[in-house]
Amino acid sequence: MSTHETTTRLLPTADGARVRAVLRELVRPQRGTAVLGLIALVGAAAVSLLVAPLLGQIVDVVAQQRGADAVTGPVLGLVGAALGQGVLAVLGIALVAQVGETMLARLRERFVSRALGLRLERLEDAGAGDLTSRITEDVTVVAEAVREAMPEFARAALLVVLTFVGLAALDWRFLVGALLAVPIQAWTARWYLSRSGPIYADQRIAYGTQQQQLLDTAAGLSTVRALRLGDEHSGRIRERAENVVRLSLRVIRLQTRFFGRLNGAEFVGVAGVLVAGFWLVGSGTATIGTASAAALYFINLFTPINILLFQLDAAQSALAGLRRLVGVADLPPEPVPDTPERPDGSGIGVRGLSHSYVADHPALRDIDLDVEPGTRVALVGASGAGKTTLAKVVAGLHRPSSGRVEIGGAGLDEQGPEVIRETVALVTQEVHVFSGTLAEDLRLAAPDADDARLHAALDAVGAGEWARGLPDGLETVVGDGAHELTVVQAQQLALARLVLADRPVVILDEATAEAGSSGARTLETAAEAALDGRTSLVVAHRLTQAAAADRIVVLDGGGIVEQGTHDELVAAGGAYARLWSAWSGLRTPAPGV
Ligand SMILES: Nc1ncnc2c1ncn2[C@@H]1O[C@H](COP(=O)(O)OP(=O)(O)OP(=O)(O)O)[C@@H](O)[C@H]1O
Repeated sequence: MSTHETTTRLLPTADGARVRAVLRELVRPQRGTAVLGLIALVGAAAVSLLVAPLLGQIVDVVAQQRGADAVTGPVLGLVGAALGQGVLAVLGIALVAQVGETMLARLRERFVSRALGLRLERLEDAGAGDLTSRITEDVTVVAEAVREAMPEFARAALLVVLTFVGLAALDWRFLVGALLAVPIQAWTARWYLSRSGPIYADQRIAYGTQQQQLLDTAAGLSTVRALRLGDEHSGRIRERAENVVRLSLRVIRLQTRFFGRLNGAEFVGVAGVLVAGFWLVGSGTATIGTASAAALYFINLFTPINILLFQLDAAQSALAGLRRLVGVADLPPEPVPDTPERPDGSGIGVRGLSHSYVADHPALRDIDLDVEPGTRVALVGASGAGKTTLAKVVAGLHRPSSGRVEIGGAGLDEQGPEVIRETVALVTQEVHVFSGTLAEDLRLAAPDADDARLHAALDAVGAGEWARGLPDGLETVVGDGAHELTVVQAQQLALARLVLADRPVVILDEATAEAGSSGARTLETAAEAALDGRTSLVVAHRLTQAAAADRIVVLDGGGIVEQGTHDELVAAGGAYARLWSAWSGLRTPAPGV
């Protein structure tokens, strides 16, 4: 895949001007703290500048062979300067970091809220890897810059500026000597920045595509194995990893050359200050102590200048990350109707609906379907027939390529996402146990529910017994790295959330097939309870689910080929009857169906 194709699929990246505007906007509410922090840092830098002249005074005392008492004053001054600088620097760094952290938190909130509002198509287009690398790597790089680089950068910049002022105060000729280094440093910085920016941007993109490839291959592992695509996928992973390594090596080579040039600049500056000192002391214009102070000033500049220039590096990398975060945070929100229509009842109507993920390969074609309020329709069909797609389009997750979906007589577009969420609940095949306590997991669906309601929901889906048996009951921490739930328990939890959410319309596409036959029966009973009294569209992964529905719709190749009750369809002897007889022949007879 060419770089061009890769970038056009990725989520957007903001330009530098937009990033600056967003930063200004984020810093505005904390202007007071930022100014205080800056004042403390200026104070710290100013106090630290006292050290070199005080040392110069000590040199003069020694050179002029004055008594030991003459050293007391400068030494006390040095102690005071060290303490004052320490206190002010800590205060300044803490305040600047606080401003940075708050800005980052706001940006992250904006990013997450936009990312959650992204339409599924947009996310699938970009690939989950792009989004995850932004929320993991980019956020980390920016957070490190905010925590470390930004306060250090501010401190070093102030120290450099004030040291130049101090040099000029000693004698302007020291400043001239020191300034000889500046053109080399400025040129080095320009040279470096013009090269490092694009490399860092490429590096971030390379991380994103590498992550995407790993996710793709891991998610489709069984298909990769079945179709013997292992070599091709290993090749793709290798290609992406090599790209990441190649870019990392380019960064290291660039940094080595960068620091080599900076060392050259330091050499020129030190030579300039020493020559000026030699000349001024020789002509009697300055004392040895003053010349020593000037040389110390300049040598003390090495560290802040290196920090400054090296942090440019972190700043570049953070800027590349920020551009990708702001790019997502700036995505226009999904259009919401000004006055959302509210559904009148819970009937589902699907009119002339077609949907294609890829042009000219319709996943659904010309579907017309009605689900009467309070009834259950089961979708049946072979793998790839379009069941999940229809379920997601009806739930408002995909916008159909053409046609219309209505709930309670109002179109989904006219209702907008808020109203749809109030009416429709969806359980997909990707059941997720959110990390946290069992109670928190359940309250995602009903934040105000008390413990009694949570227990009632768990009881309704047959999960009450195991939930009460958990070490800390509802307060047991579940999910990754904590108390792991079985597949069946995780799905019961999803169904309990459905009961708590208490929406009039339910779309159910849970994977009972993965639960084994006894697990599947438990889940079917649980689903029965969760769907009771609601209008529902159920993707029937097992035909027993279909048999229990009020009506069955058989899909094939994205179109409806048959519909009716179980008995009608079995009697008709068509596609459903064939599926049913194959299914009944395979399964162990279960009581009741
Ligand atoms: N995100 C996607 N991008 C591209 N094509 C897709 C996507 N999701 C599904 N498809 C294709 O759309 C068609 C319908 O898929 P869908 O998942 O809706 O079928 P299904 O009947 O639910 O299958 P299953 O029972 O295996 O889940 C298939 O050809 C599938 O390959």
